[in-house]
Amino acid sequence: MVVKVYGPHCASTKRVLVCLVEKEIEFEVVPVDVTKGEHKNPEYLKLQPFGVVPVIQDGDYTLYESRAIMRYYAEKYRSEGVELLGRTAEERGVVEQWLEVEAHNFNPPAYDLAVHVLFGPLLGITPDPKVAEESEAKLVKVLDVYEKRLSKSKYLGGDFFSLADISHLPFTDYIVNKMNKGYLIKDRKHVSDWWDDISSRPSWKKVIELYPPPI
Ligand SMILES: N[C@@H](CCC(=O)N[C@@H](CS(=O)(=O)O)C(=O)NCC(=O)O)C(=O)O
Repeated sequence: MVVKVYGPHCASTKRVLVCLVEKEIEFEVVPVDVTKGEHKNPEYLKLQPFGVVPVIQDGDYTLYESRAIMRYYAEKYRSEGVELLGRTAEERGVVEQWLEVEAHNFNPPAYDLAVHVLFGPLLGITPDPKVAEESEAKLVKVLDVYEKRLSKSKYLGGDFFSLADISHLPFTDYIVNKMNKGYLIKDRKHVSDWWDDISSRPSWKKVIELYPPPI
């Protein structure tokens, strides 16, 4: 059974798609046009009651929350494709730590910045420059911590590429390539080297080429 991934053009969905490509798992996509509110229609809400993308259907197994979906496939297909969870419990712990850091420290300001600089109007949200400014200030503090971590470790989880790195790809791409705020990444040497490394992976290049963002 080929897994169906809903909402491929959106940022959070790209975490899932990159994970599937790295694990060499076959998938098909189901477009969901968030600019037309397709993620809020009754049929979609039956799959994802919070009305956001992504959600996956793998036979009669349905799952939402991009990071949970990544963990599921990284675990289920551990012996296939690239190892994305670390090789020991200790390595797994550090990968999980940086997945949580991404979800709770990086993503909230990065998402708010994207909404108030880039795609808010597509979602019916009026951009607020003050929120954008506050979000950028929060990101500066977060990225200073990343700079210290990446001065000691090639990747966030350790000396290996992992889910923790994948999780950062979509919104860091927005920061660097869509919001004209690349200085947030490029002005930090180790963060910049890390970004250059992970964004040059064939899996990311394939996903961003096949499913460009709606803006
Ligand atoms: N925690 C969720 C967040 C999903 C999410 O916010 N998706 C956005 C798209 S994107 O910002 O990730 O590109 C969405 O559906 N937004 C539509 C809306 O908020 O109405 C996950 O990681 O899956």
